[in-house]
Amino acid sequence: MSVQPALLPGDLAAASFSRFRSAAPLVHCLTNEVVQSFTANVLLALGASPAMVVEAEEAAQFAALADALLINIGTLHADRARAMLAAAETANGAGRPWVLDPVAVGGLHYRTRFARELLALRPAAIRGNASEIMALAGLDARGRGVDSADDSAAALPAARALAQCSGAVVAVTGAVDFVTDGERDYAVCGGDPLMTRVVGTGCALSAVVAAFAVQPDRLAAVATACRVMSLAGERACAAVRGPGSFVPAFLDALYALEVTDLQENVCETY
Ligand SMILES: Nc1ncnc2c1ncn2[C@@H]1O[C@H](COP(=O)(O)OP(=O)(O)O)[C@@H](O)[C@H]1O
Ligand SMILES: Cc1ncsc1CCOP(=O)(O)O
Ligand SMILES: [Mg+2]
Repeated sequence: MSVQPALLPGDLAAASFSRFRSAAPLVHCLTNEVVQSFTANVLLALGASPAMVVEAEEAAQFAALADALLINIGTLHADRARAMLAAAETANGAGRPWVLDPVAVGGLHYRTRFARELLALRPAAIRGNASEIMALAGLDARGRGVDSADDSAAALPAARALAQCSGAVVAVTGAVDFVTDGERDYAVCGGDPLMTRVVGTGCALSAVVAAFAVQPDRLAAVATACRVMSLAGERACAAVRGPGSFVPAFLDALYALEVTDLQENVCETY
C-alpha cells in the first residue's frame, strides 16, 4: 500500500460525474435536524433528488424505493435510531447502498454504541472527519498525532483499518480528503477552510457520497463525490465575503459544475 495516496485522476472523476448526472439518484436521507434543508438543496443543485422520510415504518418501506440511503447520527434520538436500523436493513435486503456519517462519535456514549451497531449492518461507505473516523475505528484521536478534526492525513491509517474491518469505502475529510477501500486510496485536494465555518458541508457531502455510492467503482465514485464538493467549495469561496454569502454561492457553483470541470486537478502534490 502506498504511503502517499495518488490524486484522484481527472478522467475517472469526469466519468463518474457523468454517470451521476445521467442517473440522477434518489437519496433517502435520515440526517440530523440541523442540516436537512441544506442537504436537500445540495442534492437538488447537483441534479439528484432528496427525500427525508423519517418515520420508522415509512423509512423501512422507502429505503427499498430510493437508490441510496444516508444515515447521519448528528441529532440522534430513540425514534430516529429505530428508523435508521429499519431503513438500513431494508436497504441491505433490496441491494441499495447506504452511507454512515458518524457525527461526533467518540466522546458521546449513546451515539458511539449506536454507530458500532450500524457498522455491523455493513454500510457501503462511511464519511467523517478525522476524529470521527479515528473513534469509529476504535482509536482515540488524542495522543495519536491527530491535532484537530480536520487532520485527515493523520487519520488515514485508521480509515484504512476501518475499511478493512467493515468492508466499506471510507472517506476521511479535512484539508485534504482521503478515500480508501483498505487496499487502495485516493487523495482529493481543493476546498477552502471557510467550508468549516458553515454548518452542514460535511453532512451534505455524506448525502452526495450516498448518491455516488450506487456506482460500480465505488472507490472512485466516493472520491468523485468529495471532489465535486471541494471544487464547488473553492469556486464559491473565491467569490464570497464570508459564511453568509457562501451558502448561495456554493449552491450556484454545484449547479454550474460541468463534467469537463472534473477533469482538471487542482494540485500537483499535497
Ligand atoms: N482546511 C480545509 N481546507 C479545505 N477544505 C476543507 C478544509 N476542512 C474541511 N474542508 C472541506 O469541507 C467539507 C466538510 O469536511 P469536514 O469539515 O471534514 O466535515 P465535517 O463538517 O463533518 O467535520 C469537505 O468538502 C472538506 O474537503
Ligand atoms: C451542529 C450540529 N449539531 C448536531 S448535528 C450538527 C451538524 C453537524 O454538521 P457538520 O458535521 O457537517 O459540520
Ligand atoms: Mg460532520
